[in-house]
Amino acid sequence: MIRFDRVVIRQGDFVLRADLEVAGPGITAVIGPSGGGKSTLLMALAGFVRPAEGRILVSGEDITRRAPDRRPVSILFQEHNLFAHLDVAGNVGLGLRPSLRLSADERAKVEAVLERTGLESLGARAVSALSGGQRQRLALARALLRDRPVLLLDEPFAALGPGLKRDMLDLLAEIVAERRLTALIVTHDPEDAKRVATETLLVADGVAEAPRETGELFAAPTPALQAYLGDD
Ligand SMILES: Nc1ncnc2c1ncn2[C@@H]1O[C@H](COP(=O)(O)OP(=O)(O)OP(=O)(O)O)[C@@H](O)[C@H]1O
Repeated sequence: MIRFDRVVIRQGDFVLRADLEVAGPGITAVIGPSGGGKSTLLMALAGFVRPAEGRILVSGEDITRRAPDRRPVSILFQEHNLFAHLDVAGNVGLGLRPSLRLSADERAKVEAVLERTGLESLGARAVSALSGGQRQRLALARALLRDRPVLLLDEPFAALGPGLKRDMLDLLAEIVAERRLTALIVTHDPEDAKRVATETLLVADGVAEAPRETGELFAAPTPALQAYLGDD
């Protein structure tokens, strides 16, 4: 459902090439060395970086020139821009309406995603009084509220301890399956890919490779993947 059609992205001296398809729905892990271009690939899909060449299609539709907020995409970053002066429900509601004057229907949507992410009892809690894991869940709740078919996650759980990270990955996998989302998750940990990603794609040496089934990829790594895993 996501297609990078002979895409070339330039950022200063850096060039990234992508000619690949992510079938979806499901989770695809994006791995590769630091500075290889993983974030750049996601930013191009989200519309914050404009390719110099090629086209990006989602469900057959060319979105290459579409503004970020009109793309079928929601994003979750590691630094997730929560608003400290708003409570939990306010931070989620902001995703629907910046004025926060929500209709009854919109309020119900906010409550539904808070419940789905296990934050239903914390709606009135200040963001500053949340734990790291609760903040991550809040950021996930806000991304889900946008209800777009493509979910992009750029190292979302890197700062969490191993147990909490596993919980978040499992929650993500459940939600992606329920909503039949196509999720791309950037991670530095091959174990994350093995845990939740049906497919994995490697971004290295200025090339985003086509995704492969995760188990197969790690069982028979390409030279580029071997180099990455060896360096790690
Ligand atoms: N605005 C910019 N102008 C020029 N070069 C940039 C810009 N943004 C990123 N780059 C360069 O593009 C390359 C790819 O960066 P990117 O952030 O996509 O890598 P990454 O694989 O996500 O790395 P990391 O794992 O360290 O987050 C890097 O060499 C980076 O320095």
